[in-house]
Amino acid sequence: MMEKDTSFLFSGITFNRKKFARDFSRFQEKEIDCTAEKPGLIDDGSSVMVPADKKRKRKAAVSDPVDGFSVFKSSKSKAVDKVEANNEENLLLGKKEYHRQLERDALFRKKHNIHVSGSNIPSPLQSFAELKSRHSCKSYLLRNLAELGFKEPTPIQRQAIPVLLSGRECFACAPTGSGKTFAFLCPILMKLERASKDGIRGVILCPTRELAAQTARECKKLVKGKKFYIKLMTKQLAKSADFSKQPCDILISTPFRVQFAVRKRKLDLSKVEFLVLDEADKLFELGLVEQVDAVVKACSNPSILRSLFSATLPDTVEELARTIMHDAVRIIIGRKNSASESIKQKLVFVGSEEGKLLALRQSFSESLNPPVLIFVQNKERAKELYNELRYDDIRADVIHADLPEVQRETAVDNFRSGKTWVLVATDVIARGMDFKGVNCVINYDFPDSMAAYIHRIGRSGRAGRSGEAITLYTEADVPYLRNIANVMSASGCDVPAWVMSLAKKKWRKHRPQRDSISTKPEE
Ligand SMILES: Nc1ncnc2c1ncn2[C@@H]1O[C@H](COP(=O)(O)OP(=O)(O)OP(=O)(O)O)[C@@H](O)[C@H]1O
Repeated sequence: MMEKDTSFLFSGITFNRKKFARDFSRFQEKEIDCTAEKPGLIDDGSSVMVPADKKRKRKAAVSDPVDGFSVFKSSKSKAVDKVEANNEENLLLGKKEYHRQLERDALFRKKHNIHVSGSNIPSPLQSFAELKSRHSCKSYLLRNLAELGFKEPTPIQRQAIPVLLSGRECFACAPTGSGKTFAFLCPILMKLERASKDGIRGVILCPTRELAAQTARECKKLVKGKKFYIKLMTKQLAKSADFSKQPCDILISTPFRVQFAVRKRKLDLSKVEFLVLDEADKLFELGLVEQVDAVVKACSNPSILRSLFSATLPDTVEELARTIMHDAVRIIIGRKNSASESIKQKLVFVGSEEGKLLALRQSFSESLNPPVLIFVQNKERAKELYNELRYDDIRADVIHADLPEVQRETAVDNFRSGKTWVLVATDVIARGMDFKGVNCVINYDFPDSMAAYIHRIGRSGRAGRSGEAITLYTEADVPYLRNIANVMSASGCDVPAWVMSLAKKKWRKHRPQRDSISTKPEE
């Protein structure tokens, strides 16, 4: 007799349920799973009594999944199809809108002379209001902007600000006096949001102390009413301050002083999130590049955002920049390495060194329209020319690298405030300095490079104002005239035809030996 609960197949086999309880339970689970997955296999002709409605339900339950599956499948597939169709439509619309936006951006950039290269470049700013609507700019910054009288972003600000805010690195070339300073300060301030005591988060490197001081001053104007720690690295700070003990959000300095403090282990730059190299091509020149390199290395935060700004960006600097930057956006306003179009540029032949002083005095006696900035080749010549002019009836002063820091500061302040009418200078203030309303720049000595020419004359004609630049030249300078003539004609100034027909000469630090400026016998 067959045991009641054993099938024919298992006859003669005694299954030890106790011993194989675990396996058995697994087997049971599997069985249940199987039926659940394959409901069609359930035998509905069971002899177990099932009430009619339950039977129906059961039938339904049995068939439901099958039907349900197909029904669900068909209804799901319709829904899925619809969603997919919608997605496709949206994608298409999205793509169309995306392309429309690209077209709008391209037109807008064309209108503002903005040239960009790189992938996925954020749209340029239409207005400062977009800083709030698109980028949630805090109201203190907008208030300070309005107080400074900034109504519309300049072209470099329109493009560089959204690029940096989107977390992209960039190198930018825009004319002198076109608002590059705010283009890099604004995104840093917006990203930092509030002051912190967790270490330095932004570093701005400038080639000279004067420019660093000016940038710090501009930055402080922008954070007015907000507690941010903006520090200008002075000689004293570099020597003695322990930055781990004092809060500093943004540090503005020459590379030399930062490098010095880092070496003295007084400065930890490992948390820096933003590094700006202002006047980048100057910073990459021999003598400075080693210090910049040390600072770049000390800023070891892997997510650091670096940016380079200048009015002149030679290809060699771009190449170098690319080696330290990741997926950077290149922004050029107008033509690369060109002078500001609001400056009227002139070339004046003076024959000899003697002729220069005569021409200068004559022009001052006919019409002196201060403030006037005069550039000479080196500090000795700056001293000589100043000594000639100081007894003339004009308020003149001088600035060069031999002067102590305080005297340099005073010279800049007096010129800024109008106390000084004529400032004799070396190239130490040729870059970045923003003296509002300089009416005329005189290149007493021919500049030693195209970049020097563009930056020197760029001290006038700033922020849309008009200005004048006069370049005196002697026989010794004639071979290099054509280079300046090219810059002049590119920015719409008249150049005599004979100058344009001169051969181009490679311009490498043209600093000829010149006769002394002094007319007084040596003591
Ligand atoms: N959006 C703006 N509207 C009006 N004025 C502005 C605006 N942005 C900046 N300025 C002003 O323009 C002047 C020149 O700006 P800035 O010094 O930043 O020029 P820059 O491009 O850095 O020049 P450089 O190449 O000589 O360093 C400053 O006086 C600044 O206050």
